[in-house]
Amino acid sequence: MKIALLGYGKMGKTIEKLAIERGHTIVIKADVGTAYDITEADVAIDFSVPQAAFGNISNCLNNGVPVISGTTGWLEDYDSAVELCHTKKGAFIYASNYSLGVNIFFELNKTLARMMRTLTQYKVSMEEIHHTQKLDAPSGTAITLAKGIIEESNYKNWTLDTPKEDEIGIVAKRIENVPGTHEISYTSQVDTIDIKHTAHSRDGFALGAVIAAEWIIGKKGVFSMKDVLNLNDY
Ligand SMILES: NC(=O)C1=CN([C@@H]2O[C@H](COP(=O)(O)OP(=O)(O)OC[C@H]3O[C@@H](n4cnc5c(N)ncnc54)[C@H](OP(=O)(O)O)[C@@H]3O)[C@@H](O)[C@H]2O)C=CC1
Ligand SMILES: O=C(O)C1=N[C@H](C(=O)O)C[C@H](O)C1
Repeated sequence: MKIALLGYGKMGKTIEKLAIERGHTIVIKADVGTAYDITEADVAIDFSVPQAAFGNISNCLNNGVPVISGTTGWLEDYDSAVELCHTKKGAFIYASNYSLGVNIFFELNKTLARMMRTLTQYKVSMEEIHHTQKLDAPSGTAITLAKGIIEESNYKNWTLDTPKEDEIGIVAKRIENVPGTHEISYTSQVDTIDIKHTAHSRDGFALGAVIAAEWIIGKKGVFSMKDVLNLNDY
């Protein structure tokens, strides 16, 4: 498979290593200002920056190239990307987190939220920790986790400020070299229930993105990592 890497930073380079190990060829490595012809690729993998993601995705869809995006912080344009994908009969996946572990954690989070729904003595909170170069806060993963809780509970929103009664408070910490840690806590007066995912490196994110790129070839539509990993039955 010929892969275009749109964004050749920390993730782009990790994906390159794993993609080559799996027998693929990298035909485009694009950073800001790189000129390239996207039609040289069978599939594109975008891990760039929030202001570039929608342009990169649109370019792929307009040229019939399936696209996997892991860039976070651009979701105000997500619905437009979905519409463009349908109009162009293309193929597109966005996931805030491509690792198998986090996608299992997303399901665990929703199951726990469902169990806690009527237990109003518990208040939920979330903490995410990432490296100091991260541009967005809270992380895309934290936003997906918060949306999962909102789907299954009476919480209405998330906030980085002091939370109101119906809000999930998220604390975003930035610490040197942390690949990504997410913890959800339900605290009552007598105890606390914590669930936590800790990434030990970027390899899990990168492997998930390459698996998604392999999976999407020959498909048409907008998909998620639940489709790729076959987690729809949980
Ligand atoms: N979904 C997931 O599983 C994961 C998502 N992420 C997300 O992926 C994104 C990238 O993360 P990371 O690799 O750590 O970040 P980096 O800052 O290391 O890399 C981003 C790269 O994008 C490049 N870039 C800037 N503008 C463009 C453009 N117009 N087209 C193509 N590339 C461009 C930058 O180039 P330059 O330096 O020249 O500006 C840089 O090399 C972030 O949004 C992050 O949150 C990260 C890990 C996992
Ligand atoms: O920027 C990162 O590094 C990461 N970003 C993603 C996010 O915003 O959730 C995924 C992962 O946590 C690493």
